[in-house]
Amino acid sequence: MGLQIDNLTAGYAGQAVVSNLTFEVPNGKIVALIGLNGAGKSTTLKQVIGLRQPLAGRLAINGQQLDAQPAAYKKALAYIPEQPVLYEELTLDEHLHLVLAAHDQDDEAHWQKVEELLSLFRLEKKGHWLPIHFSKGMKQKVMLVSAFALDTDLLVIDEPFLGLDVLAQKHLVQLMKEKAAAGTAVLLTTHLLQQALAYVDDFALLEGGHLAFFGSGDELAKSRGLGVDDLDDLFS
Ligand SMILES: Nc1ncnc2c1ncn2[C@@H]1O[C@H](COP(=O)(O)OP(=O)(O)OP(=O)(O)O)[C@@H](O)[C@H]1O
Repeated sequence: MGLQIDNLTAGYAGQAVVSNLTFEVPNGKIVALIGLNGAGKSTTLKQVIGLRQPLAGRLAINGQQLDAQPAAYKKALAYIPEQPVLYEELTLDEHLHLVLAAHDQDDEAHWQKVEELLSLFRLEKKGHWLPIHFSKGMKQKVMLVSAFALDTDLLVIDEPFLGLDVLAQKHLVQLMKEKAAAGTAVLLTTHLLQQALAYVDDFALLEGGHLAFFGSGDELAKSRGLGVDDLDDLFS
């Protein structure tokens, strides 16, 4: 099952930005939501994480409907925003404990996972630091650590590679693949189409607020008369 987006219409002040969006992110699959600036990718993600009320349509994670079971739905997902959000007055360790606790996962096994991820991103000695001491990339890594330490049915990532160094980008691709292999549904937005071919199962293309294409990178390239090595030319 995974994430089901069913006839979703969403926007601002009653005005639709995306209309009648229907697609699925099955368990164990990675789907990239793509489109030009302003196409409605972030708007769609804000709906998927339950931050805003849809104008119409339904969302469900493994059968749990957002409108019927909002608390259970939100606990079933982890979200990495485009701009890191940290509590200014909490140390890194306190922040991570809080995120785990919000998902009822603040236990030894999950803390061990946190420590592995901190070490992977070279943050293992920074547990007592406050956000003011972190660079932008380090803040983004904190977001990655907290989301990847959680066990959730769905992982949602807005522009995952922004601000990350090359090594961290490599680790992130590996982590996404591992999450999917463990059965998590992964939905992300990206502008880096060629790079996405290496880890994405399907692309959902938004054009003018509508789903213009859903399928593999090969199919997407073919549908636009491109070679698969020319996917970055999709919007040129
Ligand atoms: N808070 C808001 N209030 C009103 N309109 C908004 C708001 N946020 C986004 N929009 C509008 O909704 C449309 C879709 O924006 P959205 O941020 O979802 O696009 P996007 O595909 O994520 O773009 P980008 O690639 O630039 O991140 C745009 O026309 C934008 O101006």
